[in-house]
Amino acid sequence: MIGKLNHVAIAVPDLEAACITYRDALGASLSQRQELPEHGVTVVFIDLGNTKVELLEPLGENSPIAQFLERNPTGGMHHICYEVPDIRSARDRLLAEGARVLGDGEPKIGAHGKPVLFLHPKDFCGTLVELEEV
Ligand SMILES: CC[C@@H](C(=O)O)C(=O)SCCNC(=O)CCNC(=O)[C@H](O)C(C)(C)COP(=O)(O)OP(=O)(O)OC[C@H]1O[C@@H](n2cnc3c(N)ncnc32)[C@H](O)[C@@H]1OP(=O)(O)O
Ligand SMILES: [Co+2]
Repeated sequence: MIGKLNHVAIAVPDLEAACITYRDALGASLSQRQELPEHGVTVVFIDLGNTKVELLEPLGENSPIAQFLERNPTGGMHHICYEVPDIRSARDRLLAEGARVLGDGEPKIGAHGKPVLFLHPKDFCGTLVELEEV
């Protein structure tokens, strides 16, 4: 079912500071900032050629990453995103196997304009998994 690694996401308290670290200390080239109120985050992507890093900070009052940052005040690895060819059939198979799909189970459009879903971290080795239909 899962294909390529689309991105690894790092939640940060200060996106500007994280961008400076990645640009100046690691020589990364950064995308423009993208505010995604429907996801409750602002993101910047770093294209690594074979995959991407997604830097994200909370946006708005009810960001889904706010509590994560309370637990990890300097930031941390937040989720991993795998590509799938058909997100609804992947979802249905996962639900049939008893996995928890977060939210209302309907894919949302993610930062790349593609449908995404999230799977509960407790069902996947303590790791928040995002699926993106590519
Ligand atoms: C930019 C758009 C898109 C893209 O295109 O790439 C995105 O990536 S949007 C990214 C932000 N959106 C999301 O993360 C949506 C899915 N996430 C959620 O719904 C929530 O984060 C969550 C997974 C339900 C957790 O929310 P939280 O408020 O932290 O809930 P709890 O405190 O109840 O946590 C339950 C349990 O899970 C542990 N946890 C939480 N987050 C993570 C994590 N990122 N990785 C691993 N484990 C996590 C948390 O510690 C709790 O565990 P226990 O304390 O042991 O109960
Ligand atoms: Co993501």
